[in-house]
Amino acid sequence: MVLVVIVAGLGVVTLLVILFAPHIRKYAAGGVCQSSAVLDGKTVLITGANTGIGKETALDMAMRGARVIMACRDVEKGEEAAASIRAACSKAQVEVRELDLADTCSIRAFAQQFLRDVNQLHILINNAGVMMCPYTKTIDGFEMHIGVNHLGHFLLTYLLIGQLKRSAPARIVVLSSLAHNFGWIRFHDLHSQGSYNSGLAYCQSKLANVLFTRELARRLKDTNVTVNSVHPGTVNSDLTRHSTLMTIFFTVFSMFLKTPREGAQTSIYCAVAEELHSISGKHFSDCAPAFVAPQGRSEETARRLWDVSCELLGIEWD
Ligand SMILES: NC(=O)c1ccc[n+]([C@@H]2O[C@H](COP(=O)([O-])OP(=O)(O)OC[C@H]3O[C@@H](n4cnc5c(N)ncnc54)[C@H](OP(=O)(O)O)[C@@H]3O)[C@@H](O)[C@H]2O)c1
Repeated sequence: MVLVVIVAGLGVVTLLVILFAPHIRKYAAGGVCQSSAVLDGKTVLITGANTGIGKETALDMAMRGARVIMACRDVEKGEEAAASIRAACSKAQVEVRELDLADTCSIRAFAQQFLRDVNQLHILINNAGVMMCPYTKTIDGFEMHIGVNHLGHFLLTYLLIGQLKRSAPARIVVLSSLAHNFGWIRFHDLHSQGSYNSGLAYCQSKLANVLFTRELARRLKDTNVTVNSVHPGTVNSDLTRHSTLMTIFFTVFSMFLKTPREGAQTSIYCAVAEELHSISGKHFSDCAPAFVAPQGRSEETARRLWDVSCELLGIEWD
């Protein structure tokens, strides 16, 4: 009897999903960037551009005419992605450069070479990220989530900020997440040495992205360089690779998730939409302003995180 009820229930659910599939897909896809902005003569730098949201963002920027620099930790994977972008868009000006955000020497070497070879930078998209890794540390001894998702991009932005200011109007887009709502900054144990939970470590790093965006926007006032953070939606990408449970969940519910192309829309919107030209320090999702958790709005936490980040990276950034 129980088995019959379960089978019948599953049948009804399957039927409903099939019937409503087009509506589910339309809802899951979220907002679309409507801007037809052309980026001829502009330079865009995207971290983690070899796959997922970063790759789709790179394709869109290339189609708009920008010179796109794809900063990837695995150059071979980056070249494969660049080749597929060139195949999709014959006029694409894309190039791959090596950047490992888990290694401050790599970040410094990347920035040094970039500043030597590239005269201008109009759009920086801090896209790369890791989620729910087992406990590991970066080369410099930072916990991997806070190290790659926050500190790596903090250092990269610091090294390139002069170039962005000289190229203004310029924009910075920071990939955060809805997950910032569930995070808090554990100043007493930023690197989770006392206790480690991979989910919370991810949430902490995504909250750090929001706080960094707000504090940087405050410091960039009157420079014509803006910075906004993004929740791309729940996107079926490689991000879940470290968690079997999340991979199963994402596979089973893939119909309810965004494709990477759909997930790239809010990054693209923040990078090019004309109406955002003077908007800074805000958080967006589905190409619209999004809710920021109270802990993401604390100016005191943002300033403290800024100081701690500078100290950890051995830099002075006023
Ligand atoms: N997918 C979602 O549902 C979702 C939701 C909210 C926020 N986000 C955010 O969106 C961003 C993009 O995620 P995605 O879904 O496109 O994930 P993805 O497909 O896994 O792409 C992540 C990218 O980051 C790169 N990366 C990881 N560690 C790096 C390092 N140490 N140095 C340089 N690059 C590194 C990866 O390179 P490899 O390929 O070499 O590993 C890859 O190119 C992330 O910041 C993520 O937190 C995603």
